[in-house]
Amino acid sequence: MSQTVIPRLAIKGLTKTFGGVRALDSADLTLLPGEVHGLLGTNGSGKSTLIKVLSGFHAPDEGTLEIDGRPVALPMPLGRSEAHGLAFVHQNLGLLPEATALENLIAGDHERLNSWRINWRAEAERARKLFAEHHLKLSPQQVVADLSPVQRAQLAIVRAADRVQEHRSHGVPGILVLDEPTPFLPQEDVRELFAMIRRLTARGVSIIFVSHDIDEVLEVTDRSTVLRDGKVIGTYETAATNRADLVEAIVGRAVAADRRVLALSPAAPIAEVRGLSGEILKDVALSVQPGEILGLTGLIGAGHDEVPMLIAGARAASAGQLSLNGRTYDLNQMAPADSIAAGIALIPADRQTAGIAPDLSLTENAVLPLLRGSLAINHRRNRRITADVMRKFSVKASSPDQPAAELSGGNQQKLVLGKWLQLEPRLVLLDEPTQGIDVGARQEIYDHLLALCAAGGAVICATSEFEQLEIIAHRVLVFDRGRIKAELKGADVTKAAIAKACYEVAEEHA
Ligand SMILES: Nc1ncnc2c1ncn2[C@@H]1O[C@H](COP(=O)(O)OP(=O)(O)OP(=O)(O)O)[C@@H](O)[C@H]1O
Repeated sequence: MSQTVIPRLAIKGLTKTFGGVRALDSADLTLLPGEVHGLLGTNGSGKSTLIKVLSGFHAPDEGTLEIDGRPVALPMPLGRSEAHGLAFVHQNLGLLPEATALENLIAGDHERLNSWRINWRAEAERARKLFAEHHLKLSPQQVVADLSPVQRAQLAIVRAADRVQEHRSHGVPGILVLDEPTPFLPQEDVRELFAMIRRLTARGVSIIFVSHDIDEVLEVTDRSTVLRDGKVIGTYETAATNRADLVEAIVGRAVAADRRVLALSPAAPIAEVRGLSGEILKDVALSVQPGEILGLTGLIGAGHDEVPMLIAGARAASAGQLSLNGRTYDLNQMAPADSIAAGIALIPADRQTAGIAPDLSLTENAVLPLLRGSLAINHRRNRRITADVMRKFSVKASSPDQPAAELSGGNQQKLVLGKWLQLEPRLVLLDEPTQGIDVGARQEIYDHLLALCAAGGAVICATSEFEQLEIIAHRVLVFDRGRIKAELKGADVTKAAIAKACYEVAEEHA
């Protein structure tokens, strides 16, 4: 790095405490012009806190910020960050699903909304040019709910980039903060998104990229800063580092990503599903035996992610039967309470709306599945249960009374897993279980699943993360348009083979 380069953004000595928790501890970060800078760290290491200081959501206790060599006063007043050329794309993208791409572009754009009248025709023309400039194949009139997931992510990024275009800030390109923009996106779509990111950086835009996906970080970033317990462990040039070194910096120890499946001898199934149909699924049959981890995967819209919801009765199937422990259940009648009573646990993908009760404390969340109609509160028992869940699942929080909403995203996910797995279910249904979970904690989750299988339980895991399946799955079913199109077993369960099966089935329809 040349000594004369003025960083786009320089954070020095940033400290932020919440009660007794030091979320950021004298953290420094320097973002260079036109670079993609990874922001990495375990769950609860302080990434979101740093970003929220930049957006003005949190006031730091200490620390300074410079943008283009000029000091910027902290706390950043809410809504001011845009004027400093900063724009944010959060994981939920912040788009209005029922509105058009054009309406989304304009919503929240104070410069436009403050003019006395919106000239929709001119705005549509401007949007068309903007989309073309960013290679985004989209009409301004398309409704967001009808867009593919990658188009939505691209629209959110283009909107953010547009807000901080050169002419709007100080005549310099903007700074984009992308907070885990790629979960659930299949590889091909991630590539498309990365191409967009590279076109932006070629124009001088600087990007902070928050991610738990080390392969993606190695592919798209120029440098990365690793946080642990709020402290900066180091800043690494991507070209001079590798996966193992980054993982070690993040977790503090080496983490192997080797296949870890348990030996399995032939046995009768523990659960059998027949004739399962849902919104996408059509007449699917599958079974899983005790001790087995069965992976379900496919591209977006393939239907694999419907399976856990339908088996657990979280959504009604249009048809289908489940046989479990010698009993048969009609899946179009199955209610969540029936499936819990049958020894099934569902860990849904959408933890914010389906996994945790955000306003309840960690303790209340942990004991919820154990209530079973009893209203008597046994505080001592509840404290013990919560302490167990927190210890076994490494849930990091300042106290068991902390509202679940205040936990970091990954810690919320660990809480959801802990609260259900403590019931020692016979069949665990998972949908994207490691979303937002750091590389170290992933291994701990695998340990829990393997222990459950060793005790005779079984796991059905729907995910678009092929690597996770390579590590833990005995068998993988690849879905396409609601049907099972391929099955991979044993040594054939590799990341490459799963990707090949997914894209081959998709190409058959192209
Ligand atoms: N509003 C809050 N009140 C209390 N504690 C908080 C609050 N926000 C964050 N924390 C705590 O600060 C620490 C850092 O959390 P932060 O959300 O920054 O982590 P993160 O690195 O983004 O994690 P993840 O990868 O899980 O999203 C955690 O211990 C978290 O519980």
